Amino acid sequence: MNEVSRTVRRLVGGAWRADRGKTVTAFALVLAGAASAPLLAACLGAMTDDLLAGRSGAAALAGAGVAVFAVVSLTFGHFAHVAYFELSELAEIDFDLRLAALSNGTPRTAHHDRPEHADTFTVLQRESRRFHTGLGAVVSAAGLAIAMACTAILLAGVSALLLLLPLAVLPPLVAGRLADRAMDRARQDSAEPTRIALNLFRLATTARHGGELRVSALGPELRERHARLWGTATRRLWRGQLTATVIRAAGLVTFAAGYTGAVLVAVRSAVSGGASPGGVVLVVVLAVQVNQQVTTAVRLMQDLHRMATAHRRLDDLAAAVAEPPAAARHDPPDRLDRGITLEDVSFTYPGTTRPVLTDVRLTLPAGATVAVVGENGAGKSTLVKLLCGLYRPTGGRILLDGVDQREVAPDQWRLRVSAGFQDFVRYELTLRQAVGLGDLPRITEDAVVAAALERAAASDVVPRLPHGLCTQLGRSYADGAELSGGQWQKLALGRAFMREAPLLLVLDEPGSALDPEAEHTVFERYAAQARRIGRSVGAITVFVSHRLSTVRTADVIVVLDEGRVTEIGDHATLMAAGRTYAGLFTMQSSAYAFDDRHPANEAPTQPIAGSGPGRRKPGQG
Ligand SMILES: Nc1ncnc2c1ncn2[C@@H]1O[C@H](COP(=O)(O)OP(=O)(O)OP(=O)(O)O)[C@@H](O)[C@H]1O
Repeated sequence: MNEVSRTVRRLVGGAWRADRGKTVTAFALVLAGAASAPLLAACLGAMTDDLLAGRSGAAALAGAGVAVFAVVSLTFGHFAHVAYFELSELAEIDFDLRLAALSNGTPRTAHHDRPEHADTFTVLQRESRRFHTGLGAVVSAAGLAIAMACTAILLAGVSALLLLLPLAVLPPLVAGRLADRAMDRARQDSAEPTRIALNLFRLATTARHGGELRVSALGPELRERHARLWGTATRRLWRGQLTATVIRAAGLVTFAAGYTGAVLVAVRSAVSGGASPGGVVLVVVLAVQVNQQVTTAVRLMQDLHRMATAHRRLDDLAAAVAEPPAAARHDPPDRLDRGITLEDVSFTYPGTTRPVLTDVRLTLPAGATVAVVGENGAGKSTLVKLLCGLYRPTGGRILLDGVDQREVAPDQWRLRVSAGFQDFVRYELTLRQAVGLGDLPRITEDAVVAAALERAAASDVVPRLPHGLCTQLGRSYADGAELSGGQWQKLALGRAFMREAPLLLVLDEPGSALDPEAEHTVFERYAAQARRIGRSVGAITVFVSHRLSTVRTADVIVVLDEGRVTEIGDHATLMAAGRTYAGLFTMQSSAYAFDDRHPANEAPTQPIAGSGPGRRKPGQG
């Protein structure tokens, strides 16, 4: 009950703060409309008695009262809706914003990896769509309380026994609560198959996956899995619905017995002369209204309880994803003098048991360009995410010029980080905004955006678009320009280059959608920028790539194997050591025949398999 009253306070408080006049008007209209229904019954009873007694004038007056109250009860609710509908939408938006803030406003991303949190997010996304009815439910509940009070007074006037009739409200209310819980359990049980089915649906309906799905002939399998999961979710929901309906019906049957008893009490009272015939009419009409009131009360309680549960879940989720404040807070250093040191860093993703990184001991010197290489799944992206502060190491520590990264607020640290991730976002905004987002305060500065594109070797994208920087991107817009995968990635790199003096520059496989030459140019420019700011602020560049010819100019090359650092050094040192790196490099250079002295002259995307279409094939020199 506490949860419900907290939710009511939240909804009314929000409406009051948004528009007092509309809030008061809505309540006044609903209260007047609600009170008019029992008053209509009272006029009807009086009119019956006046007619039977031959008091035509009084009967006409009572009849007019019936007409007025009928109009008021039928229309005021609609006028009230006009007053509160906009305020109700605000409640939905408010909930959505809180949910979005929890999802992406937290300093780290670990909560996205926990399936139980993912399920709660799914349930809450669905529940948030109901919040626009929240204020309406509160207003109606207030009207209902007035209607019930008027009804109770009028019934007591006929027979005190009839005051027991509202007691018959209790079983349906309790039943409604139990039914609600049953439905809530069913919704939680169906959340996982629903989430997976929605993912499959998105996969099956997103245009950019169409080609691969067709070539792999995955369409039927996807549809079959989607239907199966959807079927499972629907069956669970249906079972919950059935249980809830049976419980609710049991509650309403109890009320029906009370209703019958009330009518019998009124008839007995009239027969014994205790009540007038108008009193019997009054009870018959009011008892029907009590029935409606109970049904509405149960529905409103369900709505309010469901919203209260959603709020509670949101609060629980907020508490679960909240991080304990760090023992001491430092600002990120203004510049790096020593560099970033990883001391025995280990990491296991939340909800899993297998360590992805184990005892990583590494120094990334200030101003250095560092390349991280290794096979798929070796832990390269994970290492990069730890450096960006998206996750905390589960063992060991990361020192930023000697300061433990945990003692630096992650969002402050990230203001000094520039990153281009492997799974970059395709922002369907104007080109200027899609790039400018990399440094929000300067998003509108064309010169800055153009310079960032230049640094990312992405300037060539602009003249190919009809309105240059003003071009709307994305297929969601009728006039939106669709880009190739490589062009989208170039814009993502442009975003990464928006900040001019980051302490850490990260590029996680920029070559996934770029041609080899473009990747190499990006790396060169990245390295040039790194050297420039490396000199001024000691910035470190971290570059993840499978193309060894690209990474070999890095000052430090780190080889990861199953989450462990197996080799560290520059290209010459690692080649001289003759271990994994040297083997891979030799294999790539012979498979793709790139010139050892001219790193750009090569092509492979995959390191060893040799299946990528090289610009220069073996035998081509
Ligand atoms: N969010 C996650 N939750 C659980 N495990 C994860 C998660 N992300 C990655 N992993 C696991 O961690 C391991 C390392 O993944 P990571 O993405 O760091 O590898 P990588 O070296 O960057 O691989 P690739 O070259 O394919 O990009 C993999 O086994 C992967 O399955």
